[in-house]
Amino acid sequence: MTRNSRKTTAPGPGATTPPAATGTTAATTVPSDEALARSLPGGFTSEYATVNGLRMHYVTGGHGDPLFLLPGWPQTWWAFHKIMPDLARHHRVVAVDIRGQGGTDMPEGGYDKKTMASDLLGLVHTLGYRQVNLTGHDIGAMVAYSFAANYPEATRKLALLDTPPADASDYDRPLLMRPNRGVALWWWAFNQLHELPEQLLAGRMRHLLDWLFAHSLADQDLVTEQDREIYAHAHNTPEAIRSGTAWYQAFHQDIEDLAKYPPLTMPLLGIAGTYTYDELQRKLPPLGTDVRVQQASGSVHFLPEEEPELISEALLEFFA
Ligand SMILES: C[C@]12O[C@H]1[C@H](O)c1c(cc(O)c3c1C(=O)c1cccc(O)c1-3)C2=O
Repeated sequence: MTRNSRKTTAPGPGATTPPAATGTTAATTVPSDEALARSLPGGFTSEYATVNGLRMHYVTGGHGDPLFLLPGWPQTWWAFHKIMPDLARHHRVVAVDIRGQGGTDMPEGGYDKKTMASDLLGLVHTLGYRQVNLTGHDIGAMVAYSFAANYPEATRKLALLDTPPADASDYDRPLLMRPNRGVALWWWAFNQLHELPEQLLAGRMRHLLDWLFAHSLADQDLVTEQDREIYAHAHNTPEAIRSGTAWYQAFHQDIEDLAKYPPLTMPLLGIAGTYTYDELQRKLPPLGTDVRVQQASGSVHFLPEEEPELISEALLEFFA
């Protein structure tokens, strides 16, 4: 994986004025979720709902059939900000902070994806829906898959961005990759640890984020300074780091649960970046009866931010 030297460019002409700031971090100010939601075209608002005792944060806007978006590690609902306006022209978009993420509660437990899927079912019902369209990215894709497997009647169509559900083959993932075969997912092992991630990363998540983006983005400006500070701010506390690692520590339970699920019968779309395409082509077809996998050949992992036009077009076509 060639690293790209980070380009630094002053905001160009037409650059939008950053929304009002709230919390501050070392480098820049971090806007509130309310300000970020308002900054997007489509009438988005930042909302909360308490579901089974869990206070969940979500950002919603647009008109049409419901389309829920679930982000992953180490990001927040803002990971979808580039595609939400396009999607909102055809759907009622609900971008969720999952259990342990962003503005949603970070309880001690419940990070197996089946429990996290039950959180989502509670939110779906609270918002008055019985059946929804669902897209997940990264850890959010694992939650989205579990939702479809456990609540097929509540799932109209399912799209997974770059990440399949954890399965037994993950125990054989290499820690040492052959040259030009992508990066080893070393954080899958690191995030199995207790306390050390919090001790090493509290207040320092920006370094990790910059490393992840340096090994994924063809152009480092695809995720801006403010975007990075938003994610770092959301994940910098020991509590947030613990919750994020808990998503990975629950993989053992998730793998056990996966073995019990019958194939999905609703339409399932997988969209993979460069290094995950072969894996999704291998892993997704056995999980469903109506499966298609396509490649985002200009992306590595952060698809909604690396190729937003391609992703929003593919999702709008799939969920039509
Ligand atoms: C669940 C998750 O571990 C999360 C992480 O977000 C993730 C995942 C896969 C990647 O391939 C991948 C990443 C990731 O941050 C990343 C950065 C650079 C290259 C690259 O390939 C990746 C995952 O499945």
